Amino acid sequence: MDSDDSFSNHLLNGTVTSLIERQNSSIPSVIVIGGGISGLAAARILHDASFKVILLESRDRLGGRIHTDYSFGCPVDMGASWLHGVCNENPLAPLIRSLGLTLYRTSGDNSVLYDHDLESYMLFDMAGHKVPQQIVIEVGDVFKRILKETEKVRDEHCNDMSVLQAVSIVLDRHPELRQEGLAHEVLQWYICRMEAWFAVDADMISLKCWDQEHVLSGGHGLMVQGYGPVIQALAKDIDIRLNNRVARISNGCNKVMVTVQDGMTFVADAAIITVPLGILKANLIQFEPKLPEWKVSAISDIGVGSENKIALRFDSVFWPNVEFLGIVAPTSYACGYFLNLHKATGHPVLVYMAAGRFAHDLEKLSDESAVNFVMLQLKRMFPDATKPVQYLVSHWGTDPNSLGCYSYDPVGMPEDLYERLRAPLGNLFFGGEALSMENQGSVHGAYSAGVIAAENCQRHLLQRLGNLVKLPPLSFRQGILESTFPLQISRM
Ligand SMILES: Cc1cc2nc3c(=O)[nH]c(=O)nc-3n(C[C@H](O)[C@H](O)[C@H](O)COP(=O)(O)OP(=O)(O)OC[C@H]3O[C@@H](n4cnc5c(N)ncnc54)[C@H](O)[C@@H]3O)c2cc1C
Repeated sequence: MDSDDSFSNHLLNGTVTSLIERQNSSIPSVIVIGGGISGLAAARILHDASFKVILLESRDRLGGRIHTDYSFGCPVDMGASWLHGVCNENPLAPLIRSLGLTLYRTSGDNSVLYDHDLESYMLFDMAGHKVPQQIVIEVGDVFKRILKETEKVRDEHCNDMSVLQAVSIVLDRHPELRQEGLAHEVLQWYICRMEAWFAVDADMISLKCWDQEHVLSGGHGLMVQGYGPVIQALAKDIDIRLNNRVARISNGCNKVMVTVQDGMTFVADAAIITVPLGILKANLIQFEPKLPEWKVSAISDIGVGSENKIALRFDSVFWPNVEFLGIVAPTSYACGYFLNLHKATGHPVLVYMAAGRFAHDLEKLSDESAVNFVMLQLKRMFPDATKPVQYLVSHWGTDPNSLGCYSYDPVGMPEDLYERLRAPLGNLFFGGEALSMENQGSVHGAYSAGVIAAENCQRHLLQRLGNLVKLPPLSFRQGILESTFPLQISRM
């Protein structure tokens, strides 16, 4: 991948800075930090505009919170797996189309609560008894009514509060909406599903913000071949340095100096930072000069949630042919669900998904204990369940390259938060999913944030270095945009 050796030679370290300037004065250079979809999108734009680009990635792989694992002999996404918004307006649609990737639509609904159709769910209680579908549908309607009532609570209060607090106010006002016994457990399961979207518990979801997201049309589609091919395509021909953990960024004198953990320094006209918010919150990168207080407070004010997956491969399929198997329980914390990859991909794989505090607590267990816990649940539902032949467990919360799964709007979020997060600092630009106010926590949001950061950086450099000879743009992205293939969708 280290293809453009001329740039490598010129940007090796501070000692050759003057050489770079003499030899390449007409070509702006940019360092992109982070090789997730946001960083790759930014690098792609600048590379295609004939800028000198180098991408520094701390892991030994690209993709960040997109991670398609192939060790089961089939693609399994341990990070993002859905395209939220299966439509041509999705900024990723042209690339997915041109790669001929297939989407399996789990829901045609555009709401954040129903990314999976209820028809393809089978719910069980903790003892393994099947929940009648009628109860699932009825409680679903009650849940919608409760949420509708929370809008009134929102209108009555100037200050923000959590969704859970609002739900409890609604239930005090409308005792008829309270659910008992199994119906209560199903209501908890709906709350668990809502928590999964935001990756935090309902007592931390902002009433003011939860339904303000601009969800694209077309519903929600699983990437049948995984997200991996998208990452590979974006990375083509870019000078990428894996295993380069950025430790320090110095910004001054119209140059940015980026130092990686082993001490090597890279110098360029500008840099785009796309590392996860968890990394910035934990101060794992030192900034010189220090980040201003307004930026630091924006980073600390936005929330980062937890989500983890446990993927299990079996010899054969012992579960029914539905997309989801859910477990209802007296609290949303104890509810859970499995995605049946067999239905979408034909491979005998179940993926258990946990979010919020439960996902956080799962990371305290060994992988083996986490799998045993999940298998206990499966055994209750299906006493004949066999042992998995292989398993994978994610640790997004403790992984030092992510420190969380994705961002969410916390209760009482300041209104100018996104503006402050996005604002550049001289030659430093910011990307990453957390900056996408309309589609935070999503792959397409992260992609767009990278594109915007690159375009702003490009404009800034072209203005600053006004006498540039702009080289003709390369054709990669144009080819994609012009592609006329339709999106390939199964289960319409
Ligand atoms: C379990 C899970 C499920 C998800 N499901 C979905 C889904 O179904 N659909 C959807 O749209 N979205 C989903 N998401 C969210 C989506 O994955 C993210 O929003 C998106 O991938 C973030 O991309 P990014 O480029 O902003 O960040 P990242 O992908 O995290 O990229 C940042 C990169 O920076 C690197 N890095 C960190 N520190 C340093 C350093 N010091 N120096 C250099 N590099 C560094 C990291 O290794 C990483 O590669 C999910 C996320 C998770 C965790």
